[in-house]
Amino acid sequence: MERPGRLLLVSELRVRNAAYNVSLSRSLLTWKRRVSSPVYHPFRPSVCHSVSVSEIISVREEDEENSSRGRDDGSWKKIKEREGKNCRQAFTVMYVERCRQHRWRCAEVTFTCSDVALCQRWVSSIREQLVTITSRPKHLLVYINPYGGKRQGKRIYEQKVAPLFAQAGISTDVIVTEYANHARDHLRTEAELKNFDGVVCVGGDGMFSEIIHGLIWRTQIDDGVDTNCPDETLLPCSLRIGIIPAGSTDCICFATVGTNDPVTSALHIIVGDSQPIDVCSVHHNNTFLRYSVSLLGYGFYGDVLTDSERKRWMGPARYDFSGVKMFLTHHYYEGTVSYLPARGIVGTPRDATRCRSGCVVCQHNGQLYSERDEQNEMDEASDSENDSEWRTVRGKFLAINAASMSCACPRSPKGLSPAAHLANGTTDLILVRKCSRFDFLRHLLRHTSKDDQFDLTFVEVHRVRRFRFTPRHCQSDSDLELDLQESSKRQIFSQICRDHPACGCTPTYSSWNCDGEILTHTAIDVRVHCQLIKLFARGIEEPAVFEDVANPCAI
Ligand SMILES: CCCCCCCCCCCCC/C=C/[C@@H](O)[C@H](COP(=O)(O)O)NC(=O)CCCCCCCCCCCCCCC
Ligand SMILES: Nc1ncnc2c1ncn2[C@@H]1O[C@H](COP(=O)(O)OP(=O)(O)O)[C@@H](O)[C@H]1O
Ligand SMILES: [Ca+2]
Repeated sequence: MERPGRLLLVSELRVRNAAYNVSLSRSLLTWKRRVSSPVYHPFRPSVCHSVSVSEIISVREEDEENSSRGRDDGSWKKIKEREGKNCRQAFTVMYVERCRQHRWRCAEVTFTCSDVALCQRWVSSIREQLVTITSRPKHLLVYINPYGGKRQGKRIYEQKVAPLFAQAGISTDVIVTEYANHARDHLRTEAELKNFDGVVCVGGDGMFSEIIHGLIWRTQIDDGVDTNCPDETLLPCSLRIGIIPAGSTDCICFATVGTNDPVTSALHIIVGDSQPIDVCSVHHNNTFLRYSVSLLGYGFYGDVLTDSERKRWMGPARYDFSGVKMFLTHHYYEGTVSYLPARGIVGTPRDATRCRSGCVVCQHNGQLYSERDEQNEMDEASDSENDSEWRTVRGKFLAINAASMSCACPRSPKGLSPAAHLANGTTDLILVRKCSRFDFLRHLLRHTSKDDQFDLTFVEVHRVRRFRFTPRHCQSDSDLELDLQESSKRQIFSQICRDHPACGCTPTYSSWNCDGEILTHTAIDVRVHCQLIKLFARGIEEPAVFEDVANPCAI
């Protein structure tokens, strides 16, 4: 908590019929109960509260009718009766309150003043402070996917989010999508982006993916960047994106906020938070395929997604069903992974430290990469990503996963790569080699416990800037000594095998799961673009530690 700084306003006001010393500085609103007796009372409720101005949602003057209704009803009427003709006024401050497990709620406190002028002075002083926070959005473009998750997107937005935006004075243009890629295409061609301070996505990871594809495309096209060239430096998007979780996994929301809760996300948007995020570009033979911010998974997660798409009617439970089914099929895939290890950065995928709000690792590495990008543009010969640094791994894999963020979600609260960073310019490449079903189950189970899922002989993890994958059948014949007969037989049977877990053979190809969308190509070239987009989030907050020194009430 910040220190209060110079006080702008100090008054004695009443809250629920008790006297409080209330003060406002540029950073804090504090109300401290006036204690008539100096005797310590262990059972009296907390006597000092303070709220950071940056977390005040709004302030409103109460009319007589309002204040005699809400939470203070009895006290207001009593005051009126007691004071007779002496006219009193009240104002209500709405602010962010932290609850368990990173949830935020909107709390209210009503202050009663001795006269109208004082009340108005308080309201205008608080409003003046709120106006100085330039990072808050005023006008937002909202896209709702009505078919994501449990098909509750529209209801969630209308009931939980829209009223909060209205209270915070945010105006919105709302589009309920009518078909897949509606939001992406609207952003690419129609949306008047200059009219908005941000874009809000109501849906799951797939819907978020549509939004970033629209926004990134638009930003590059406006500047003439060739997105088919994997070596191009992409331009960061200026508009921030807010995610209201209403999908099936909602891993991007969970990994950036710490919870999947629409009200919490709406409050992060209202207070104008900003969290940069790395984006991977995925290419095939110099053709752009897709962007990814969370998981790029081949093998297990690709197969789970492919299988689950046919079971959308099951809702979010489709992933568990297909997860068990694909665990039982136990397919492995042959291929070659080459990667460019991240150099000169802070942190490894096996660290005990986690990416949290205000992460210094992300700040350090972000700075490093923006300097390197500038340097590379000036002097091509200084390209740090030269061929000699590439490393190659060949083998049979149950899963190849690239986690650009932790991929934490309710199924796995620590995620696929617990030490991954949101904005460090790298992705964690996890290779799970062919092993027994029992060992794979041990690996999977460790995603849900404190045990290290990488501490197994058949698992390796590398923090990388770039990687490529080539499935076995795509490699040159001499390289492979390909058994053609076996290969074609496998291709014919691959779909049959996928659908019949009891069948012992393994298909040749899996598919890539790219943030919940299936990729059309298996051979891919992936590059991380450091901090290409920004979210209305602040990263997961560390749980507050009670400290008297930091508490202005104790000063
Ligand atoms: C035995 C328990 C094992 C639990 C292992 C859980 C690991 C979960 C890691 C999930 C990472 C998710 C990364 C995010 C992906 C999303 O972008 C993407 C799209 O999200 P959207 O639908 O909101 O648009 N979601 C997904 O691809 C879903 C992945 C879900 C994987 C679930 C896997 C369940 C595995 C169950 C194995 C059970 C074995 C039991 C044997 C008796
Ligand atoms: N109106 C719509 N009708 C059908 N599909 C849509 C619509 N709007 C978006 N989509 C698509 O729905 C898919 C899943 O959306 P998402 O919000 O991620 O839900 P879920 O988490 O359940 O997968 C995405 O691929 C998205 O492109
Ligand atoms: Ca990252």
